[in-house]
Amino acid sequence: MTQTPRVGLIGWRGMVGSVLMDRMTDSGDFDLIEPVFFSTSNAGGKAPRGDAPLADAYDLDTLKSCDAILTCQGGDYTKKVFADLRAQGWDGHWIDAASTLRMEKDALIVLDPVNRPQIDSALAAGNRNWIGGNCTVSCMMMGVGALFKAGLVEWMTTQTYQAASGGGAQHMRELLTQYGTLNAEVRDLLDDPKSAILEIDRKVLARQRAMLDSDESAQFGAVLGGSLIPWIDQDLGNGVSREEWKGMAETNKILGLGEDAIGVPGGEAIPIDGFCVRIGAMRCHSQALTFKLTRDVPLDEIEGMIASDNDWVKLVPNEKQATMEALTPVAVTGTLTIPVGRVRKLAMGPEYLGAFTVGDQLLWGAAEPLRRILRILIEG
Ligand SMILES: NC(=O)C1=CN([C@@H]2O[C@H](COP(=O)(O)OP(=O)(O)OC[C@H]3O[C@@H](n4cnc5c(N)ncnc54)[C@H](OP(=O)(O)O)[C@@H]3O)[C@@H](O)[C@H]2O)C=CC1
Ligand SMILES: N[C@@H](CC(=O)OP(=O)(O)O)C(=O)O
Repeated sequence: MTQTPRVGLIGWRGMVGSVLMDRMTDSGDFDLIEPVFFSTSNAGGKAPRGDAPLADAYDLDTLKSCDAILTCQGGDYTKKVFADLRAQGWDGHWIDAASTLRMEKDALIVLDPVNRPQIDSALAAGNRNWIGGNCTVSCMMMGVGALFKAGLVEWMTTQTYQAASGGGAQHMRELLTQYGTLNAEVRDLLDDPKSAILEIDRKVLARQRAMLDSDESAQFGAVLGGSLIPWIDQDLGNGVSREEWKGMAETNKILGLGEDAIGVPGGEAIPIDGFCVRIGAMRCHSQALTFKLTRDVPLDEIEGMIASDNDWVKLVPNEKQATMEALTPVAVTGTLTIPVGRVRKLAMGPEYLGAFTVGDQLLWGAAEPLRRILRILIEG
């Protein structure tokens, strides 16, 4: 790219975009670019930095004047402008948080601590489309990518515990509102230490059921406060949710395995499957992982590989106190740390390994891989 590339930023005031803006500011990225701020709703309004007014995010001419476009605006926006921009000959770098283009053959899923070699090959081959991965997949790969890189994974199954933020800002609000409503319903009984717990339980359940099919559960379409939802994203019609499908599809694409690999033909895809579940956490996705290893490797070697894989992964000793302190959404939220704990061989045999990991789905799950690919494109 040019010395000080012109970078169009779309979606900067949304939830993912706001986290991205903070990270770009903290990392000094704005010193390296000429930012152009766009809006889908307020063209001409005040931009968050500089004097230039907000540009119209649907104005293809202004978009085309950018060396790179970084969007966190969502898939509908991508569908509206990306194809037209390319059709008009724009060959700048398109960096996108949305899933729309992820599985396209001419797009790379970016997670450079895991797939920097694939990024470098794609860059050399003239790739221009860089897409952030699914949050659950990216956080998982930041934690246990070492095992995949070492060819140690025969298959993996995931059981996820995904935060409300994965649905968006309104979902986070709805979760908290539901919790508040439930608390208010039984506050008097809670204040009385002699009240019967089953009476509290009965009132909570009645209030939860009253929330169903009301505005109080409009975002999730089910009650999440004091409950869980074992389905995330679309129903693919074959018993699999789209979130579950992404686990295998995206992990293998990130690794350059399987038929969707970019450039060099990929090796055989690694089977990955499991269940994705929405729980009442705010913005950290957690996952219990089970691996069938390709061979029996001593536990201390596995722990060493995980711990030394990248600057953000942190091995948590498989002990109660350390787990409760470091392996929870409360501990991880707002940080780039990816703790991996509960690492142990399972009762099924020495090739079966269990682990648990947590990641902030707005940081490594969304904003950070995008910020880092922009930096790679700028600095080479
Ligand atoms: N939420 C997540 O966990 C993840 C999301 N993504 C992707 O990122 C996309 C954006 O997600 P997310 O950031 O959650 O979406 P948001 O709904 O928070 O923001 C999207 C856009 O909505 C517009 N908007 C309208 N009202 C408001 C408001 N009150 N405050 C802020 N923005 C407002 C803004 O556009 P404008 O300024 O132009 O009006 C904003 O850029 C998703 O569609 C998805 O494709 C990817 C990974 C994870
Ligand atoms: N589907 C994720 C959030 C998300 O936006 O995922 P994707 O970027 O793959 O669409 C969740 O609900 O937790």
